Amino acid sequence: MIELRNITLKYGEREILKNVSLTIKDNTIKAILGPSGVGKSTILKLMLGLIKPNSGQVFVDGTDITSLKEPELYPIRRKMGMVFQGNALFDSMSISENLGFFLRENLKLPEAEVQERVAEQIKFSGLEGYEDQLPENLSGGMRKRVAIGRALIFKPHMILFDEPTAGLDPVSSKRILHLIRTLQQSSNLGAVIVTHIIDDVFSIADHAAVLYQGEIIFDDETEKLHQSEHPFIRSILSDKILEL
Ligand SMILES: Nc1ncnc2c1ncn2[C@@H]1O[C@H](COP(=O)(O)OP(=O)(O)OP(=O)(O)O)[C@@H](O)[C@H]1O
Repeated sequence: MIELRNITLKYGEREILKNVSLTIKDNTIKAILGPSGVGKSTILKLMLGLIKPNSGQVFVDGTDITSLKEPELYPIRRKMGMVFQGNALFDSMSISENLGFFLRENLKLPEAEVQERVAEQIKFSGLEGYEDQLPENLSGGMRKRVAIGRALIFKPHMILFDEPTAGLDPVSSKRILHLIRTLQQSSNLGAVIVTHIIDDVFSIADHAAVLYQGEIIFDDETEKLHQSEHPFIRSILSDKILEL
């Protein structure tokens, strides 16, 4: 479980998050919805301990990570798989090498186990036949599936997605959302999805939080968004546009 408790975060003088509290339970998919630049990626960075809040605390499975030093954060980060918006694949490595990289470099697992875990992810992500290709030879949707496979390879409890369908065509988007749902159900994973695409929230998230002008203005079951009377939520439900 991840909990943000009364988080305030500033970049310079600009207050990005104002007293934000959020909980992400295991075994559920929670979307964090908000317009571009509102601070969604910042929330993911806080969860990973990549940045520290000005005030408030972040708990991961009950441990307050805000006061932890960098080496103490490594085991915490390993509980969470991160899928970056741009995938962050290594361009000069094959798909198999990308998948196995952190197992070899960080965990120093025996080669046989690396190969076994890579093969498992290749199969799960539907990438059979592409093991030796470079990322540039794959479609956007396939690259996203490699990034998901790489995040899963540590067998995390929770997986964090930054705009998982941004830039993908509708068919690839649907496939990625289906993959996220399948892995959450088959592995009992918790998932956090930050997005500005409201249709994705309704198609996949059990719970949703809406971030607007630095504050959480909604945090409940996704379907309850329809009952919200907040003007911003009413406008995104009618226009489906999150730019302001
Ligand atoms: N290191 C930084 N220093 C200063 N400002 C930053 C920094 N990182 C992000 N910002 C600013 O903070 C705001 C929130 O950024 P963040 O990336 O969290 O937004 P976002 O909701 O994920 O938006 P997007 O979907 O466009 O990435 C933005 O205005 C951004 O320009």
